[in-house]
Amino acid sequence: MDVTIFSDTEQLSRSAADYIVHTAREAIAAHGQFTLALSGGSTPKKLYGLLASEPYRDQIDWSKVEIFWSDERCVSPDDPESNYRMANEVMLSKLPIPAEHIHRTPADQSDRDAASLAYTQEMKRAFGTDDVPQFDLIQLGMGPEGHTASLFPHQGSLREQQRLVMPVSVPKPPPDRLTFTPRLINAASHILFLVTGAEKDEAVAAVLEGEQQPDEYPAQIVHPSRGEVTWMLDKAAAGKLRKQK
Ligand SMILES: O=C1O[C@H](COP(=O)(O)O)[C@@H](O)[C@H](O)[C@H]1O
Repeated sequence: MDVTIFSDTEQLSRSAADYIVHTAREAIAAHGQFTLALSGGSTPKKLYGLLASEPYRDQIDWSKVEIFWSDERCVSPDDPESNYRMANEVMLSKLPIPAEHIHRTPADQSDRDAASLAYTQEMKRAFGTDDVPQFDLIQLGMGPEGHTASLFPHQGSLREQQRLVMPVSVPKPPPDRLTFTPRLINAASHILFLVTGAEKDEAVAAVLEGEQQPDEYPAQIVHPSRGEVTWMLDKAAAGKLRKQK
């Protein structure tokens, strides 16, 4: 696991953009596509803006990129709470990605089980596999209580063994969401956590330096079997780490 602390969100976001460019180029050279799952929340907004601007935008062959979301709120895609909406406004609408490569989570469907299954099938089609898709990169955030994607403390989703995407009801509004499960996240080749803000400093210290309690701190459940995990923190989020790397 690699952990880097940055002075501010600007520096963190630039480093994250470099990391994504590098991972994308490597994936496209190796197997002709780059499969990327985005997070929601506010932390990646700066990063998404950078990826849509020079010098980053011209460093990736966007025609080969397939975009998914690691979690989505069950709202319409034009709702201010929609993870898709933020990424689309700030980044996707400005990049030459074929529309059929932008796999919006169908979280606005009323049957959430059917929506989770449909998203899983769409993913398998895009990856050309009937097995667990192995994302080139899943970018994640973390909440102040240690949740990641929409995997929240003490919820059954943490113990899900079969499904790859599932509906959840969580204690943070909006409550109804669809989320990647640990099974899908842990199949990825690369995981990139972006975490900023002093309100997350205790969770960061507990996840990275505390004992293993993934039921308490779901971000600890992220251990890809064949992949690598990178954490990018700002100074405030890293404030309670014993080791200031
Ligand atoms: O609810 C969510 O929260 C986390 C963290 O969001 P942030 O605003 O603190 O960056 C996010 O990673 C997740 O995708 C989102 O749905």
